[in-house]
Amino acid sequence: MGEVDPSFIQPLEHRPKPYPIEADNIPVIDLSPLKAPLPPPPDLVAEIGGACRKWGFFQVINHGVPSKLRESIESASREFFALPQEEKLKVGRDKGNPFGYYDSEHTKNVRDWKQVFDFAVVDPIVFPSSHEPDDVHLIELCNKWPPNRPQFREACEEHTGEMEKLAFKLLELIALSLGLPKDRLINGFFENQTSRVRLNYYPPCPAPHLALGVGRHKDTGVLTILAQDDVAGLEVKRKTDGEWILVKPNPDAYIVNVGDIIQVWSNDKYESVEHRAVVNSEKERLSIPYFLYPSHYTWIEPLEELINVENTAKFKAYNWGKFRATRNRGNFDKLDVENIQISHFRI
Ligand SMILES: O=C(O)CCC(=O)C(=O)O
Ligand SMILES: [Fe+2]
Repeated sequence: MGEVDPSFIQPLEHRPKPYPIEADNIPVIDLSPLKAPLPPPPDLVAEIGGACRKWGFFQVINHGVPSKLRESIESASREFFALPQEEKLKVGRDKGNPFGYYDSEHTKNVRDWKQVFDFAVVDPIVFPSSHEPDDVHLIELCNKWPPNRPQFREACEEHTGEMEKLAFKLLELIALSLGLPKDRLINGFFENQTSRVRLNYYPPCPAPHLALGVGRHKDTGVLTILAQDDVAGLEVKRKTDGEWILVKPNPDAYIVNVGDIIQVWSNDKYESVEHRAVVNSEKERLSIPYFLYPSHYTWIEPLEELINVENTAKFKAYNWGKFRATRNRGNFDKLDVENIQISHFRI
């Protein structure tokens, strides 16, 4: 096996296993009952609730997203990442703006073997100008689309529109599964949403036993919907035994996971689960997560309907915009301290 720069090398305990366990039991949920103009059937709601509780992850099929749109964003992404580095750097991310192309992201202070292109769903988004808690200044952040590539932008935007529709359908099901009215997790949170989409490109890696495409992490938002291509790589930490489980690619399925915000809203009922991406020495891999994020001024705290004297709030309220601004800073600089986590707000 070849060598990689030491910045990519994972500590021993976080290196991938040579023979990953491939799970066939990450729930695959059929959303076709949602096509009927009727309330969702209780067994579908129960299936979603069970998957959120047991895995924090599930896959959806018959989700209503046209496969043509998924194919278009995948091929547009491949074309983009195949451009010469100098072209990609024309839309490079910088300290002031987290959107665009970037190839040096660190997760848990180890460099990821990947290139990314990020864009906001609402353009421009309004965001705190700094992570400093007392700084009330806001800035507008604009997407950086590659010049003269209208098809790339169009493919990204069309697919994202479908992701948003699917995300709201899933939020209704999740609310119902928590015994809440179906719009409880939607109303009031997304008027100025800060959601974003990432195109993850993992080139073949000469040392896949030492490096990771994305190091272990939990997603910070409300929920994530991910399209992965036909090369396996996503691993989910199984709650029952802590084993890393490889999610087998299924071109008809999107992979959904609950993020930290649902963990806090549900007061730990639905945990946000750790996951990572492994790489391989032969094939490149592409994945496209859509991260559903609320408005920057949202205070995240356990929902009052879900707490009581026996089940008191397990988290203090935190401000979403400041949380994200702190996280973005950590992604850019290799920090010596642990990045901000919801555990820092645990009561
Ligand atoms: O590539 C993958 O399958 C996972 C990517 C991921 O977890 C992320 O970008 O947050
Ligand atoms: Fe993730």
